[in-house]
Amino acid sequence: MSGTSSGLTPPADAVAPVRHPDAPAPGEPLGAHYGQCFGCGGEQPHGLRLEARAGDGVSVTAEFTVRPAHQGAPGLAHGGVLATALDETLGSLNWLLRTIAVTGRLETDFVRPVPVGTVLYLDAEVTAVAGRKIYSRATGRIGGPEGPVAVRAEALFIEVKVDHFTEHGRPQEIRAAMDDPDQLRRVRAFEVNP
Ligand SMILES: CCCCCCCCCCCCCCCC(=O)SCCNC(=O)CCNC(=O)[C@H](O)C(C)(C)COP(=O)(O)OP(=O)(O)OC[C@H]1O[C@@H](n2cnc3c(N)ncnc32)[C@H](O)[C@@H]1OP(=O)(O)O
Repeated sequence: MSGTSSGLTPPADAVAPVRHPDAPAPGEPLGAHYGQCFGCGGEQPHGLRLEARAGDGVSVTAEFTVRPAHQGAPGLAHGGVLATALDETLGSLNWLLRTIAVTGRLETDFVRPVPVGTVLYLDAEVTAVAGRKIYSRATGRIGGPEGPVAVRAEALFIEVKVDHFTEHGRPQEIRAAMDDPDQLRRVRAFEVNP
């Protein structure tokens, strides 16, 4: 049984998403948005280290290898970790819109158990945009990019300003991010090209 709750249905005035002209080309890796990100960063020992690539239009593909640190039941991925993989993949779509956005709502279907050692092949696309609201969906398959569906999600992301992070984030991490020239370059790219 699966369905979409009303908060995930685009309003009548929603429009099709527009890929930003400076978005990475299809096939190009997106890279981590933050080294300490549990979803995509390379500096988190037990993080997912999810690697996303730009697709056509406003879509991405990504891969995540389930490691022993990601277990819930013996030998199986934790559902929350799989939801994180979906959330991270959906979040990476915002690079193609050149919009800073955070997850407001994430609705997940767990269809098949995902064993440790499995590569989860994810794909995601933005389906509609209405003002600050970005509607998207993602699918995770096992056994190959065309394999059976293991998880899927629909999401609503809400566009925010950089202030969202600087006002709410713990000061020591914000300071470190502000001192990192790469981090600042990425954020400025969003601010200059909204
Ligand atoms: C130096 C620093 C560098 C930083 C560099 C950062 C780089 C880029 C990092 C990106 C990172 C991504 C990582 C992966 C994705 C996450 O994991 S993000 C983390 C998880 N998400 C959060 O923490 C968000 C927490 N929630 C919030 O902060 C606030 O609720 C939000 C989402 C910003 C919305 O608050 P708001 O701005 O006051 O907006 P609000 O008026 O409430 O809602 C706007 C509209 O959305 C609708 N809405 C809001 N929430 C919902 C909901 N849950 N369901 C349905 N509708 C909703 C409202 O009904 C409203 O609709 P309209 O009335 O316009 O039709």
